[in-house]
Amino acid sequence: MKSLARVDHAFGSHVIFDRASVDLPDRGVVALRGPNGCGKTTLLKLLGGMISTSCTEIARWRKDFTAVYLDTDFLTLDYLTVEEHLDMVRPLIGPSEMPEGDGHHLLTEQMMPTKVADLSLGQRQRLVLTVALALKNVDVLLLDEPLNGLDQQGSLVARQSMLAVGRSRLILVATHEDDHWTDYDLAVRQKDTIELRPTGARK
Ligand SMILES: Nc1ncnc2c1ncn2[C@@H]1O[C@H](COP(=O)(O)OP(=O)(O)OP(=O)(O)O)[C@@H](O)[C@H]1O
Repeated sequence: MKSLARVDHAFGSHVIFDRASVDLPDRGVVALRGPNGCGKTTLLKLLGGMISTSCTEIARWRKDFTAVYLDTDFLTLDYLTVEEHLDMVRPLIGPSEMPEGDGHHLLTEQMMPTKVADLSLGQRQRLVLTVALALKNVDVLLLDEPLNGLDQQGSLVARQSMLAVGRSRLILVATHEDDHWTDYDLAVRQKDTIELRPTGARK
C-alpha cells in the first residue's frame, strides 16, 4: 500500500482537492467513484502526469511508479485500420497474448480491416483497452470510464481482463457503474476525503 499524504489541486480559484490523502494498493483493480465534477478525471490525470502539479507527494509517487492515463484517444490514429494500429503498437506490448476474458477477446475479426475513424464508441473502447491491458513496463493503468459504450458481453470480457491484469498491476478505473466488481472502491467524498475500501468481490 502506498499513501499519498497530501494531494492538492485547483483550477484557478476552483479547488478540487485540498489536503486529501490517497491510499493506493500495490496491485488490484480500484474503482474510482464519486459524483460528476468531484475530480475523478483530475486525480487520474494528476497521477498520470497529464496535468502539471506542484504537489510533491504526487511527484514522489511518479518517480517510483510508471503510470499511464488512457482515455478513448489513447494512441489511436484515425487513418489506420485496427490491424495496422496493432502492428504500430506491437513494440509497446509484452510477449504474452492480448488479454481475454471468458474465452473471448475484446477485438473481433470484423474490426480488423476497419479504420479507427470508423469505429463505434464501444469498438474504440475495445481497441484502447486491449492495447492498454497489454502494455509492458507499466506499473499503473489509469483508465477513464473504460466501460462506456461497451455492450454486455464486451463489458463482461473487459472486467474479466482487467481483473486478470490486476493480479500483477494496479488499475484505477473511474466509473459510475452501480455494481461493485473491482477489488477496491476509492470514493471521492469531499475535497479532503478520499476513502479506500476493499469490496471482497474477487472470487
Ligand atoms: N482544465 C480544466 N480547467 C478548469 N476546470 C477544470 C478543468 N478540468 C476539469 N475542471 C473542473 O474540475 C472539476 C472536476 O472535473 P473532473 O473532470 O475531474 O470531474 P469528474 O469527477 O471526472 O466528473 P465526471 O463524473 O463528470 O466525469 C469540474 O468542476 C471541472 O469543471
